[in-house]
Amino acid sequence: MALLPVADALAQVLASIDGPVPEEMVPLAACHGRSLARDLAARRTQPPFAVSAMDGYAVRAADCATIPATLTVIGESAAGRGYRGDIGPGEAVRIFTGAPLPTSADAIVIQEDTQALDDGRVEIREAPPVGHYVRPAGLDFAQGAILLEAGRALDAGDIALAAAMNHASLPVRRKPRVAIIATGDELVLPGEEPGPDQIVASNIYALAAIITRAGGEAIDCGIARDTRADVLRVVDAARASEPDILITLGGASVGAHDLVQETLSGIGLELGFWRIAMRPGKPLMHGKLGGLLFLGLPGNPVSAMVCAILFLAPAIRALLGDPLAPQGAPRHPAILGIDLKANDKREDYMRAKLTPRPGGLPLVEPFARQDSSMLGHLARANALLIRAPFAPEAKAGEPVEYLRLADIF
Ligand SMILES: Nc1nc2c(c(=O)[nH]1)N[C@H]1C(S)=C(S)[C@@H](COP(=O)(O)OP(=O)(O)OC[C@H]3O[C@@H](n4cnc5c(N)ncnc54)[C@H](O)[C@@H]3O)O[C@H]1N2
Ligand code: MOO
Repeated sequence: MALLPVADALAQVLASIDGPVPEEMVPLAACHGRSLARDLAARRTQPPFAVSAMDGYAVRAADCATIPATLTVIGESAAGRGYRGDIGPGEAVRIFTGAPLPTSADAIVIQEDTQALDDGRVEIREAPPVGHYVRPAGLDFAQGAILLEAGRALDAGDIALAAAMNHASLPVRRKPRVAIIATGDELVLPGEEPGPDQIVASNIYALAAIITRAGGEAIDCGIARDTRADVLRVVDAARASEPDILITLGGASVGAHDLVQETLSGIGLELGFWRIAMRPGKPLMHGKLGGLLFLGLPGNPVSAMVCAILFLAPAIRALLGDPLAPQGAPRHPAILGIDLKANDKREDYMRAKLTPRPGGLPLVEPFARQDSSMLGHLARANALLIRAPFAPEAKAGEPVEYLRLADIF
């Protein structure tokens, strides 16, 4: 059976997205992590006027060429309350950090290099070059300059910059809504008492965390039991929540109780692809259900999460207008810590432990057991070691690439 390569699968998922979700205005205090919908221009110049970077005296540098120089202090300039007037020859203004530079002053002498005299004069003991400790108008940015680009996920520094640009609220993309449906007769919710042959559903919560981290909003639609009628019931409820993406967990494989594809086909699913050359995550399904992007993730917890990292998170980023979405999760270089056998036809994402090494690339060591049901290993892992399809056997010390779980989780 020919399996679709991972890169082709990502390209197909992204090609099936119609365009970014609509934008909304959000107050700055709630913008952390949100995606900017439009390029943002500065509403003002910063600093709007020349200011002092230090506490001291504003002077004309030429008056201090010969030191010590004695100047007459004619007033004070404080932040928010500048000195109105000019400085003449032989004059100085007491000044504080952030205060406007008086006209004709062209340098600051820090107060440690001065001595205030009793008669209202000041002795200057260091000759300042022109412009010393002066922040000229526009040092940071000029009005009209585009400082933040559309598609960017706003971090703390971006938010400070947007505030300084005088934006009280920002145009950001609405959070893409992702409806999650778990499937399986064996599942109970955490905290419930599992019956005979039952286990606790874990995927819903992991997926919700990955969705939130990618910038989306997770909608938990509960568990569908393994009947067509129940899958349809939960899918109807999920569609009523008006998601941008619908995901199912489990029921993606070939077993008699794997009903998802068959059931959704009955209500108009246009299947894009099913089964990809990846481990874990082979049975991934993709399609459109009445305009809604559909991803059917495998039930094994690690498989579901790896599919979410590689396909769902980039789909959310694409809906947020992120120009980097097609690149998928960022890959980093490392050095292999152990010998590995040759790989088969599936691109492998191995749970691994990354150890920093002083002065060199980190060492990455995959766990010996890579069963896609094992959450203990996943919690101990901090990396996914990537192995290309048909990679030949590899020796410890060779260069490899990995995904950093802290980037995604
Ligand atoms: N004959 C074959 N069998 C299987 C194949 C195959 O190609 N031929 N593929 C295997 C692979 S690879 C995977 S991955 C799994 C995926 O199976 P499904 O997507 O159909 O998932 P289920 O059978 O429903 O569940 C698999 C496993 O995961 C547990 N599960 C399901 N949902 C959750 C949840 N929300 N939280 C925690 N655990 C969950 C479920 O109990 C099963 O143990 O198929 C292989 N089989
Ligand atoms: O691909 Mo399954 O996802 O090997 O466990």
